[in-house]
Amino acid sequence: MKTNIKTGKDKTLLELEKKFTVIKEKGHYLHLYGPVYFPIILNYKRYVFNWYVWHKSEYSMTFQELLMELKSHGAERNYNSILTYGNFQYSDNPLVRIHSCCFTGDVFGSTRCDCGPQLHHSLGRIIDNESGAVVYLDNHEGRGIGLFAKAIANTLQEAGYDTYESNNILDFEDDERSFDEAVTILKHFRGLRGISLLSNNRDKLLSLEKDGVVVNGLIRLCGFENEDNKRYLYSKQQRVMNYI
Ligand SMILES: Nc1nc2c(ncn2[C@@H]2O[C@H](COP(=O)(O)OP(=O)(O)OP(=O)(O)O)[C@@H](O)[C@H]2O)c(=O)[nH]1
Repeated sequence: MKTNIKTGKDKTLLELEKKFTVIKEKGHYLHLYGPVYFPIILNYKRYVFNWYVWHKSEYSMTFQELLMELKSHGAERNYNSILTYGNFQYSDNPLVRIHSCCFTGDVFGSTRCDCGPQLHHSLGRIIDNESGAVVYLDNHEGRGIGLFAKAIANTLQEAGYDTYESNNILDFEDDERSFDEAVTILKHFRGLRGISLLSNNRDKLLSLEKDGVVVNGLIRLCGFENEDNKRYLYSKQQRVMNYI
């Protein structure tokens, strides 16, 4: 039997709708769906996470309205995710990695940056800690300049410019990212219960704290230097004031 998205009367849809939440924050709405059972393989072992995905919009939608929007424009949009592990909501000090999308490093294993190893190392740390989450921000690609501009920026780096100068030549700021959505999601799950952040970037911690996320500590993610990313990491240390 075909499900009826328009009326939402179908039993299957009503079941799915139980996983749907609308979060209002600062004049926009995050439409959150999950948990979705999410097994991964890390270092040859299998672990089970919970995956949630969200869609940001200026207006609030019902589940049925969202499904219709997905049907017409779903593949064109960016969606961000949170992968939670253990009792993320209530455990004492979960580890959190807020990871900006890096298609080249995370998916293809590019060694131009340290993003891929940071992501996999974070998953391992979270598993060892028995609780935590990776917030994966798909709309942060290339520190917020997008994949196409990042490809051009990479070419500029071949010509001798550093990662920030390359952004600036293309008329972007050094860093175009906003952490607002990560803040909303972390507050949704954790409220005022603290987390520890896996990052070398103290500015990230400050962005979270400024908007009310309680951060108990910053845990460095280093040791991923190689021949290809040496200059990229050096530029970050020089240019990001709060890089630790
Ligand atoms: N514009 C640009 N972005 C890059 C480049 N290499 C990696 N990125 C992006 O940089 C972002 C990661 O930011 P980083 O500055 O490496 O690290 P961070 O998130 O500020 O700090 P950490 O938490 O310590 O990783 C991802 O979105 C990557 O896609 C590059 O050469 N140019």
